[in-house]
Amino acid sequence: MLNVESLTAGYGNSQILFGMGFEARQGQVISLVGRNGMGKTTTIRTLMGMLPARAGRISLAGASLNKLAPHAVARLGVGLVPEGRRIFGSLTVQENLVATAHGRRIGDGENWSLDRVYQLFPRLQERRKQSARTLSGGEQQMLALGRALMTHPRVLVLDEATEGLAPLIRKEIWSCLQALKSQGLTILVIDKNLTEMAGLIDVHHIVEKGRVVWKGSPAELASRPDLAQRYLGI
Ligand SMILES: Nc1ncnc2c1ncn2[C@@H]1O[C@H](COP(=O)(O)OP(=O)(O)OP(=O)(O)O)[C@@H](O)[C@H]1O
Repeated sequence: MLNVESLTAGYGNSQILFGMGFEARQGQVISLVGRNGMGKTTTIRTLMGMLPARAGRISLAGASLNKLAPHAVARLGVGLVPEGRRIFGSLTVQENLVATAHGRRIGDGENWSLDRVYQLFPRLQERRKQSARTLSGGEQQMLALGRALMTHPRVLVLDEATEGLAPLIRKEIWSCLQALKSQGLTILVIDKNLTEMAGLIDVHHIVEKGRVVWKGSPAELASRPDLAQRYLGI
């Protein structure tokens, strides 16, 4: 479904990605994990067309995403829940959800509607007329997720979606992602909570200095404390 191969990118003179590569097959949930500053967010920015790829290939269901602008990448079916959420604080919950909605689904993306998002997050429905800035951190994160779903994604990308949230709220986010997975959605997660996401992830990818240095299942990673110590600082 999503293929990233030999990707090189950076900012000005500083190269950050050195041959980044991974694959998420249809319905899989994969992760990028690694210490701060290793290039995970830069990978997402390049994938979304916010930063140009200097070399390498990015494709979604066989279609190249290289050189596409962010709105075109979103239109093709990559739904981003960005680091820091980036919701519109002065708009209501419902206005946030419809602001980025696409009129129709693309390719084999699932169709999402306000009703379906509210079914997944009843709390957003209760607060649909409130301005988004009055939501709790967890509710804002749900809103960011709902907003990404309103673009009918074929692949959902979450950059640090549970950062700064209380354990109970994190649990809610994980179980929501589990529900989306069981509906067949392909998901790419960047997160630090390895233990919490173990039941969700099919393949972990450890990122070190702009490329993947190891990949495997949560069980394989759990059996390699040396990897966690060397690359994750755990
Ligand atoms: N706009 C920018 N201009 C210059 N350098 C940047 C910019 N954004 C990020 N960097 C640098 O790129 C490197 C990789 O950052 P990136 O955010 O991709 O890492 P990360 O693995 O996502 O880590 P984190 O968890 O801290 O976000 C870091 O050294 C960072 O300082």
